[in-house]
Order: sequence, then structure tokens, then C-alpha cells
Amino acid sequence: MSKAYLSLSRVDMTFPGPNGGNPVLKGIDLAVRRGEYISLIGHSGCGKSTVLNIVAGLLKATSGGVLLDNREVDAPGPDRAVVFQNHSLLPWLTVYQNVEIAVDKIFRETRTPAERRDWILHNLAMVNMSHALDRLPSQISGGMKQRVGIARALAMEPKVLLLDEPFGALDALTRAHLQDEVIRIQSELGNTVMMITHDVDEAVLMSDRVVMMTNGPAATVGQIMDVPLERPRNRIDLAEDKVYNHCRQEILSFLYEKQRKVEPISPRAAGSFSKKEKAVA
Ligand SMILES: Nc1ncnc2c1ncn2[C@@H]1O[C@H](COP(=O)(O)OP(=O)(O)OP(=O)(O)O)[C@@H](O)[C@H]1O
Repeated sequence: MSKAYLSLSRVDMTFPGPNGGNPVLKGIDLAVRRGEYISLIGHSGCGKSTVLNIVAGLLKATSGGVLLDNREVDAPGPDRAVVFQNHSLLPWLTVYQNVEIAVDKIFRETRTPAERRDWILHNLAMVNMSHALDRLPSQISGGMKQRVGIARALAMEPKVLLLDEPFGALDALTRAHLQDEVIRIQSELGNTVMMITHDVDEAVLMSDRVVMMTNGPAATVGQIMDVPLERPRNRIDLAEDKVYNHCRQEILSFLYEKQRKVEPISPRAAGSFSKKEKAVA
């Protein structure tokens, strides 16, 4: 593998708590190439968002470190843009203004107002939102809000795009549509992307590699799978593709055989189980 652009080395994370705290991550090692699209998949609560938040600089690892383009990550910064499952648009600003606020912050010193305006319009056009520039978030659909969030992230020209279940709250058709748009944009721009997902098909369809995490506590990287599918990828053709189905199978086997979890059927049936699932792996 060529030199890592983003690397996590021996990352441990223990949240404070009784009896020495809650060890969530243990010895996470991961090297991501420039322009690579990787997905993190694993059972609920295993620590995927914690990994992403450490890369974003929103959380500090208990030990170990993160390097991005040879610089240590120790705080949030504009070189890492995050898109969350539930959009984080400012409700009192229009679509245009929500992107403008990020662009002005980053490029105020280096680009003229006209250049910044063109850049905002360009990024909103890329996600097909040019028709709704003056609308407020309350006046657009969930899928449109996610598009604006993606445009805002892209407009920051981050070194890494961090996507935390970006399509998780969308209906199936909107989700498919937006996945295709992100695939197209990534192929045009060559972004380095780390995406969290629960969706096996989404992981295979979009990623160059899928990172499978073991169950917590003290979750780590259990397996990393290459997705050797040519790009551009077409979701309809892939349904019949042997390689695609093999990749799906590999993830399913990891999640439901090697890292199987038993979930209580209902709180009443759960008896003395804690709210979190009980791992039996
Ligand atoms: N700030 C925090 N303080 C204390 N514990 C936390 C904090 N953030 C996460 N945790 C705990 O760390 C564990 C992993 O959480 P995390 O959100 O990273 O998992 P996840 O794999 O992203 O889950 P999901 O798939 O359900 O979103 C959980 O047990 C959670 O309660």
C-alpha cells in the first residue's frame, strides 16, 4: 500500500466512569490513502462514531495518535469536514447562507467576494441545489438538507471528508439518489472519505475498502476488506455481480457470525439485560 495520508496508530479510548472507566476502543490501527473511500461498519455502540470524532478532533484519544498529511490531529480544523446523520444547518440561514458561512470563514483572506460567491454556487450546483438557494432549512426536505450539508463540507476543500451515517435518516429512494451523487462527486474530486454506515450494501457500493470493527467493549479493527469493483459502479448491474455479492457476504459473515450480537426482543423480555445489547461473540 502506498504511503498513508491519514493514519490512526494504536488509538485507545476510555470514557470516564466507575471502576476505571468505559474502555470503548483498543489499539485501533488504520492507514488511509489519499483519495481513498473507506467505510467503518460494526454493530451499534461498538465505537464507530468515537473513531470518527477522534479523527475530527472533537474527542481526544486516551492514547495513540492520528496523523493527517503528516500533521498530528489534536483539535477540530477545516481540513476535516464532518457531515452528520441529522443535518446541522443553521435554521435561520438560507441554503446559500449556510454554505457561505463556512466559505467566508475559510477563504475570507484568500479569495475575493466574487470568487467566494462563485465557489458557493458551484458547490450547491454540484449537489443539485441551485434551485433552492433562498430557502430556509425548514422549507426543504431531509434529503435536500443533507445535500446542503455535503455542499458545505465540500466547499471547505477538506483534506478528509468525515461522513457519520450521512444517509441514515433518509428514505430508500432518496438515500440511493444521494449515494449516487456522492459517488459521482468523489470520482470527480478524488476526496479522501471516511464514512460510518450500518448498511452493508452502501458500504460495498461506495467504498474502496471496508473496515469492520469488533464488538465493544475495547473494540478494534477486526477485518479490512478491499472492494475490487471497477468504478463507475452501477447499483443495478452490481446486484448480479459475483464480486459484489462476495463482498456483501464477507461483511455479513463478519457481523452475524464472527461478531454476532444478541439483542433483547423488548425491554420486558430483556429482563436483567442492560439497555445496550449483550455481546456473545
Ligand atoms: N462522550 C462520551 N462519553 C461517555 N461515553 C461515550 C461518549 N461517546 C460515546 N460513548 C460510549 O462509547 C460507546 C461507543 O459509542 P459510539 O457512538 O462511538 O458507537 P457507534 O458504533 O458509533 O454506535 P451507533 O452505531 O449506535 O451510532 C458507547 O458505549 C457509548 O455509550
